[in-house]
Amino acid sequence: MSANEAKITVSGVTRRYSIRQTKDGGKQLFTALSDVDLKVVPGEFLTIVGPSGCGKSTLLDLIAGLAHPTEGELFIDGKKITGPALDRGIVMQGYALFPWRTVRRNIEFGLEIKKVPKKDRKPIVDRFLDLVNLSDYGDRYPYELSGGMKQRVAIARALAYDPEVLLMDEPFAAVDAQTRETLQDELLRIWEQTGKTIIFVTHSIDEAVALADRVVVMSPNPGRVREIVPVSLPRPRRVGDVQSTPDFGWIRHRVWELLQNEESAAKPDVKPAKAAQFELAEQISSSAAL
Ligand SMILES: Nc1ncnc2c1ncn2[C@@H]1O[C@H](COP(=O)(O)OP(=O)(O)OP(=O)(O)O)[C@@H](O)[C@H]1O
Repeated sequence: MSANEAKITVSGVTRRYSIRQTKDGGKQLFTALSDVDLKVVPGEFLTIVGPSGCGKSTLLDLIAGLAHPTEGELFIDGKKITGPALDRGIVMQGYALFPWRTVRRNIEFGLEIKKVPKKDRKPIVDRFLDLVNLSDYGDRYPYELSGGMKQRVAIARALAYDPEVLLMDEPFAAVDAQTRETLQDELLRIWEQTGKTIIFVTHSIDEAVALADRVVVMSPNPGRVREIVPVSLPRPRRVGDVQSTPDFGWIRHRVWELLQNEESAAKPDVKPAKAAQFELAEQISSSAAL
């Protein structure tokens, strides 16, 4: 696949940060991402997992154009990414809604930036309120909503101005397990209806496998792509249904195994403890909110 056929292309990307040394106050270069190559197909649902600090958010920031690579290049539709633009919508953990705007006005925000005439905004906002099942909440303020509702407003806001790519950084990490599954199903439904390309960072292996066409497994020190695991589970999917299938179990185990090996290889002296921690975190994430 050439850079033109791919929706997003990450080519030989390295990202270094200059960090302060606490002892002498001098600066040192820290490599957060090293030589990452990745192609994302149009309309693909790609999830990214990896241990804390392996560069998942850094990669998403680079694709968003919020940061720039030290080496290498990134492309959207074959065009070099030089900064943020309305072709990429971003949904972060913690909602980042405007507290002084109602739900309706939050969703309208991107349309204002895009200079969509006022009379044309209402039907678009209505449609996305409906899509995230919040039609009765348009006039509420964010503080009057639950965490799950706020997250749905954030998704509606990102979708309303019709970006081709949705970049999601642990968007459901702060909600309870039941709401999380509802939001996962809603996201799958919206994705099936809209055909967006989604790149979704998560700490949960279950979530990564249940949602994705492919799971990118990253490894740390320095952050790089360890392996990409295809998820050949049927579509349309519902998270609760798919998670009880044997195929889901096999794929989940493969991703878990890759992450476990990575943890072990990175820190051989703490191998059993780290592996156990990862397993425990997974068990907790399966049964409760992270
Ligand atoms: N602005 C910065 N300056 C210096 N180092 C940074 C900066 N941003 C990130 N890093 C470092 O780069 C590495 C990757 O960070 P990043 O946030 O991308 O990891 P992550 O995989 O998303 O982690 P987590 O799963 O904990 O959110 C970390 O070691 C982090 O400390």
